[in-house]
Amino acid sequence: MPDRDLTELTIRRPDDWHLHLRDGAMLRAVLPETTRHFGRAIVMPNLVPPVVTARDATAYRTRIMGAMPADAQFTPLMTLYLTEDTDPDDVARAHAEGIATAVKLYPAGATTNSASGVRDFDKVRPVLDRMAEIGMPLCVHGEVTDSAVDIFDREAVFIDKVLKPIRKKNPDLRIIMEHVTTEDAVDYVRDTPKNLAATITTHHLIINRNHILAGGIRPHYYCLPVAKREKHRVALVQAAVSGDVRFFLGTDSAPHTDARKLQECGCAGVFSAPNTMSCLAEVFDAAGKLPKLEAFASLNGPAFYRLPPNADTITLRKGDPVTYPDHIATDDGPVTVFDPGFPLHWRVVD
Ligand SMILES: NC(=O)N[C@@H](CC(=O)O)C(=O)O
Ligand SMILES: [Zn+2]
Ligand SMILES: [Zn+2]
Repeated sequence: MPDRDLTELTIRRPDDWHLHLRDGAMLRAVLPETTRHFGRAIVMPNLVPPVVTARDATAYRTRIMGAMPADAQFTPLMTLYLTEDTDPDDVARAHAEGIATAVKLYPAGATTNSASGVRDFDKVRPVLDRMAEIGMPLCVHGEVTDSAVDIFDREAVFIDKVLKPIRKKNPDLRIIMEHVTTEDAVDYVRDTPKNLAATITTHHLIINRNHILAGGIRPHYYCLPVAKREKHRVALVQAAVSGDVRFFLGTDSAPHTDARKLQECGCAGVFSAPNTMSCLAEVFDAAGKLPKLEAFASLNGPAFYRLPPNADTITLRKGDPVTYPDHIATDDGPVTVFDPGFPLHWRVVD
């Protein structure tokens, strides 16, 4: 029987295996929201221009360290943005020297700032081969970009048309399918015993497509991959709370100013860094699976990335509803915080 009376939970400090920190004023504003609870994060490289080379990653890491709150004990894990011109030697050097932890594959045009992504997957074959050789993981935005494919089907089609062929040609390549949103992806990852894992976001455990579209359009819930129907959300929750080592947290916290979200063509991204741990505890508690939160948020990710879990812990306590700001201020304008749509009773205590 799950322990429904649990009101306190101590877990290893969590990590975020998929995070957008941006740059400049936005970086300074959002970084403390992640360093407050998280030990490490895989930092996405989709800046403009993107973080492509070892040299770019070193410079970006320096800017992140320069924005770090004074008391933070946080390690950014850098990624390189895979382009058709990426040099395998540069990638291998970045990995060997600890500059980059993973490489990120964006199909060209799939999401925010992905114009420099890959069109012809054969062109990046030498990079992928080298990564398999050295054991460097590939993070994948798993959606096809073909305008003829319905946006709600783009993840499932990606699995068949792109991911399976890549895995067939290169079974030794270690791949993380980022921000999975479908039962299809959950099943595929679950049925694959080796070299494949998936991250799941906080918001995809909570919203389905009705939250975006029913009773009015809610731009702050619009992200990519777009949230799917309820049965898919349920499959994601089951995967997350299962303890299966192949599923772990990647918040995909992706801040955009309200001005950029609330326009005629609003951009994709949900900003969940400030309240993610409270949201997750609520989801795991509702499922009667609180003890599995540690595997999802703190253990499975490091295991796949072949890193030790964080040495210290955080404690969550259940009580009166938590208050959190509905937006944070940045020098570029306000950024709205993810609204789970229900009260949060779990808070991280010191
Ligand atoms: N998830 C999103 O909706 N947006 C991300 C890009 C991404 O992770 O695909 C962003 O950079 O804003
Ligand atoms: Zn993505
Ligand atoms: Zn992302």
